[in-house]
Amino acid sequence: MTVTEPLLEVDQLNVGYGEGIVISGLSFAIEAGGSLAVLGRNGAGKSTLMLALAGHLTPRSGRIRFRGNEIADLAPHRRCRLGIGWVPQGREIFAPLTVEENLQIAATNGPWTIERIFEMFPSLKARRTNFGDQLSGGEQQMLAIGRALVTNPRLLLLDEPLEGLAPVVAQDVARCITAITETESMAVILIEQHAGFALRLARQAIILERGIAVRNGESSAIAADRGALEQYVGIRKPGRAA
Ligand SMILES: Nc1ncnc2c1ncn2[C@@H]1O[C@H](COP(=O)(O)OP(=O)(O)OP(=O)(O)O)[C@@H](O)[C@H]1O
Repeated sequence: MTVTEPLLEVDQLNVGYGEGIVISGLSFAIEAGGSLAVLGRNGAGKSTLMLALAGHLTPRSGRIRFRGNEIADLAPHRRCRLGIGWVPQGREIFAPLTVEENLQIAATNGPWTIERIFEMFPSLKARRTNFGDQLSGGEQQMLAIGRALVTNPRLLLLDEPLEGLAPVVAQDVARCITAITETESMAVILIEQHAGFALRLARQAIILERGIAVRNGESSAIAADRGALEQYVGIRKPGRAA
């Protein structure tokens, strides 16, 4: 029997800032094409985990293996080249560049082309010559997602993609993220305050509480664990999609 290695394997990860530890002893794995929701209250350590996976924070200890490579000490651009696409919480669009230029500087050969991003987000196409700081919050989020997709990643990291969006725009972005995860073979890790959306989207889920995984398993089991959602995520019942 052939045992296939997971796409991403995180083992006993410890991450912090200065002297303080934020993520403690975190371990999980994702298969190619898998999906993971990371839930938890504000300050639980969700973004810190994403920063460590994307390469913007070096772990204090522990292993991060991606496609067979140990990447814990690898710079962000080298992780990107290996196939990790990152949609940061603040979107971090390049303001002096146009929509098209933001995509062009990230684009690599592969199924995700700039034209395909424009098909998925027609409003971006209409604004292809607008500068990054001339876009609405929703358009910036679409551009941040598009910019990560045109790197043709094997793993897409999405840090609160619906945050701060008007409900109708959030629905649009949520629909596109759902379509991407359903039709593509790329794996996704999603941080989202909209726990209902995250749990429906992802097959696996982790709940973080002060940097420790207090739940780690199938999303369906975690969605049914109302006690844990109330205690650690602060919701009485999973809401519908944003
Ligand atoms: N640059 C930093 N320097 C020092 N401490 C930080 C820094 N960024 C975050 N922290 C601390 O790390 C802890 C986890 O923060 P993090 O942003 O990872 O949480 P989160 O779960 O993503 O929360 P939120 O939903 O509010 O973004 C918090 O106590 C926060 O104050």
